[in-house]
Amino acid sequence: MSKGLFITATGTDIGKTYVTALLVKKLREANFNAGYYKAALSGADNIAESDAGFVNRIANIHQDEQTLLSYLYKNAVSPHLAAKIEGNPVEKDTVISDYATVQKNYDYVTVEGSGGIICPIRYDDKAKYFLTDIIKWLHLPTLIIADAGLGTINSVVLTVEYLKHQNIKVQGIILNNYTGGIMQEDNIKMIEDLTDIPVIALVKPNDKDIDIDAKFLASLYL
Ligand SMILES: Nc1ncnc2c1ncn2[C@@H]1O[C@H](COP(=O)(O)OP(=O)(O)OP(=O)(O)O)[C@@H](O)[C@H]1O
Ligand SMILES: C[C@H](N)[C@H](N)CCCCCC(=O)O
Ligand SMILES: [Mg+2]
Repeated sequence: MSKGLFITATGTDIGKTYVTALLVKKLREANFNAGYYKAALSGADNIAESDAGFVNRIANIHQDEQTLLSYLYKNAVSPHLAAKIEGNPVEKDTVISDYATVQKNYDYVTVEGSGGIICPIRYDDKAKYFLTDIIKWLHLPTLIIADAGLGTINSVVLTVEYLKHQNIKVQGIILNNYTGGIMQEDNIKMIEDLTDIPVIALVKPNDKDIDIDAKFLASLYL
């Protein structure tokens, strides 16, 4: 049976797509049949130039483009606002059935979120959906991507507390753009102490591989 893991972050542009590409690549190089899915993507003209196209290329998935995501909006704003501008708001049934299609073809599906954990996905008279609704519809545990630098203690603890409040499982934290030094080393310790969630990997600027055991990584998918 196919398993999944939802990649969220402390905000937009933190590196969800960059790190997801390395994670899926790691799984595939260890012969795990790993694929990708993103429900709502905003700020791209086409799939190839989007987050989904990037992960498909870097991780060598060769996944059918149409199955990588459900909604593509051109405007680089939150999906709820993009849908107000462009139409085509997110439908729950579409997300659930598109994810099931990816699950049919891949044993380990990495699902990328949009923005940070409180990203509105649809906000109109008919429905109000947030990222956390998607996580719950798909019954996924999460992995948090955060910046390694100054300010990350606050952002990570707030994100973890919100996820706990929503009864969503957090499997680990990955710090991105890690360059070392006393402050960034202390960030790791403080984040682990304050959240009780392990920092499972560090990604440096321009890293082409992620230092994590593929079997351990696969064990985080539920
Ligand atoms: N470790 C890294 N080394 C080099 N470039 C990076 C690294 N992490 C992120 N980037 C770059 O920073 C930018 C933002 O990263 P990314 O697109 O992965 O963010 P995101 O969290 O997926 O954003 P969104 O909320 O739009 O999905 C991209 O141009 C990406 O290539
Ligand atoms: C367009 C951008 N790159 C993201 N995909 C969407 C970010 C939405 C953030 C919403 C917010 O928290 O204010
Ligand atoms: Mg992204």
